[in-house]
Amino acid sequence: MAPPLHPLIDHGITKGSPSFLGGKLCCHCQNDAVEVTISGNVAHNHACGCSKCWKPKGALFSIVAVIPRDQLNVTANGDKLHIVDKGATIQRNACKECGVHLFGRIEKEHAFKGLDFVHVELSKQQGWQEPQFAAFVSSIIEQGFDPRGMDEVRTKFKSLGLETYDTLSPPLMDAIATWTAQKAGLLPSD
Ligand SMILES: N[C@@H](CCC(=O)N[C@@H](CSCO)C(=O)NCC(=O)O)C(=O)O
Ligand SMILES: [Zn+2]
Ligand SMILES: [Zn+2]
Repeated sequence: MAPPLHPLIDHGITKGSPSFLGGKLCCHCQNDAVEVTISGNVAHNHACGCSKCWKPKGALFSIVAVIPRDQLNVTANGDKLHIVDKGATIQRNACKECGVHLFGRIEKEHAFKGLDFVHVELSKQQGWQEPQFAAFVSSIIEQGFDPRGMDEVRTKFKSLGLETYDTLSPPLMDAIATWTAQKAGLLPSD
């Protein structure tokens, strides 16, 4: 039996809707939940095995996507948010009470500045873009996963139609490298 990866993908992937216009994300607090409203569908949704992204209890992977930061607003109980690690590239804004990450924002100069990282499982709405690939897969070993189980993990992702990478997908790695070359003056800026 392959280990549970994440509840959103373990029993097959539900496709999103191209006409979906967004919705609300809520933390897990029973009372005074933090609410974030997103106007639009997310992009680059993926499973992430890194140690920093928020994942539900028992899951090996998080499911995380991006949305332009001007399409995200905190609409309730924002006073409960705190930044988990101010030194990280992605400043993850989490609920102080339940620990759920509502959004991760990049403030420093970076290829992905302007995009916020979000977990669509925090929404009741249907239609969010489905996961497209699995990233930082080998990183689960750093959190104590037995390396002998890695074949099973990668095979399970592939059976779900998701390619696996140990960093990000080639288009995202290319975007980061292009940005770096542009900064160095080695490629023209768009
Ligand atoms: N092995 C490390 C990897 C951590 C890492 O680099 N995470 C990525 C992906 S997060 C969503 O895709 C990243 O961009 N991190 C920047 C940041 O977290 O600020 C580990 O597992 O910790
Ligand atoms: Zn909460
Ligand atoms: Zn991650």
